[in-house]
Amino acid sequence: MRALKLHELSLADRLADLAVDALIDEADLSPKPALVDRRGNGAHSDLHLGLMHASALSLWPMFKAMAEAALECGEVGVPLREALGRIGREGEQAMLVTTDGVNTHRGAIWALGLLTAAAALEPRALTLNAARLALLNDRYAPHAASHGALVAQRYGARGAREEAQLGFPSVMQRGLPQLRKSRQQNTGEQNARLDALLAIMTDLADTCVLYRAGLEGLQAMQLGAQAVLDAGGSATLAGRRQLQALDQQLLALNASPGGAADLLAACLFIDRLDGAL
Ligand SMILES: CC(C)(COP(=O)(O)OP(=O)(O)OC[C@H]1O[C@@H](n2cnc3c(N)ncnc32)[C@H](O[C@H]2O[C@H](COP(=O)(O)OP(=O)(O)OP(=O)(O)O)[C@@H](O)[C@H]2O)[C@@H]1O)[C@@H](O)C(=O)NCCC(=O)NCCS
Ligand SMILES: Nc1ncnc2[nH]cnc12
Repeated sequence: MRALKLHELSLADRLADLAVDALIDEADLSPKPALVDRRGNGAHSDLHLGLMHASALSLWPMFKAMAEAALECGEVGVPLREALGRIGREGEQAMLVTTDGVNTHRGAIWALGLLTAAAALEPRALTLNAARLALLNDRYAPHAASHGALVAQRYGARGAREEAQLGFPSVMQRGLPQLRKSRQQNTGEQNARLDALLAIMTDLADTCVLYRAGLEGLQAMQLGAQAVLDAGGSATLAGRRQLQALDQQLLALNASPGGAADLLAACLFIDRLDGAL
């Protein structure tokens, strides 16, 4: 009898799966303050959960292409940085076609793109190589007047670029340790993920929040997230009350922590990488 030939997934396939899974898990996680989740649209009139899912799935070929580019280049350097920039811009176009022009995952393309490429190079040097890639100049990057650039100018805020260049401190020093601590306390996986998101929010200069709601919004996000964790986290009644208050406060300010959401996806990606490769 002929042996059944099993279809083996390549490393690039598996990394793209992990990246998209992380985006879908982030979108589904509920209740997230002022963000799109299973309950609704948060502070967004143009987003909904189905669109977040469709957007995440549209990025699968892009993540695969980024991992393949890393495997082909074999090292951190300008050729890989510029290949990622080109693939990222094409991915962004595919996302905008899928969402009919709505920016769902720009920050995630950046953070998870760098991490996917770095994971293909050497998982043990993940954030170091992602940071080294982020520090390199891409000659072809357009100098667009982005929201991030605008609030960097207005408030001197460090945004998505700097977060990556520093090796994702919000993920490595806040989100990931909190995710694992909450799991150890048997909070349940969804509460542990919510706690990780909140830990990221306690310290992040989220340029989406700054753009929409200024320093008042950023302070409300950071202090409110800390208050949930101080009250015992998402798994406790007191923590849930604080979480509900944070949701209401951010909605009233029209402040959506989209950057923190992207970094939660990065956190889930890194968490899963350990056992997956
Ligand atoms: C180098 C880039 C990261 C560009 O960065 P820059 O800050 O100049 O540009 P932005 O367009 O503002 O994009 C940054 C996105 O990163 C997320 N983010 C925000 N703060 C942080 C932070 N502190 N750390 C990490 N990540 C952060 C955030 O993404 C989420 O929010 C998006 C919606 O945001 P926004 O545009 O403000 O809101 P809109 O809905 O469009 O408008 P309003 O409704 O408010 O009116 C959402 O998509 C989330 O993903 C920031 O948006 C890099 O992005 C870049 O150069 N890209 C070009 C392509 C490329 O070269 N890619 C390389 C691939 S490796
Ligand atoms: N769940 C979410 N809601 C709104 N903006 C986002 N950007 C990334 N994830 C998001």
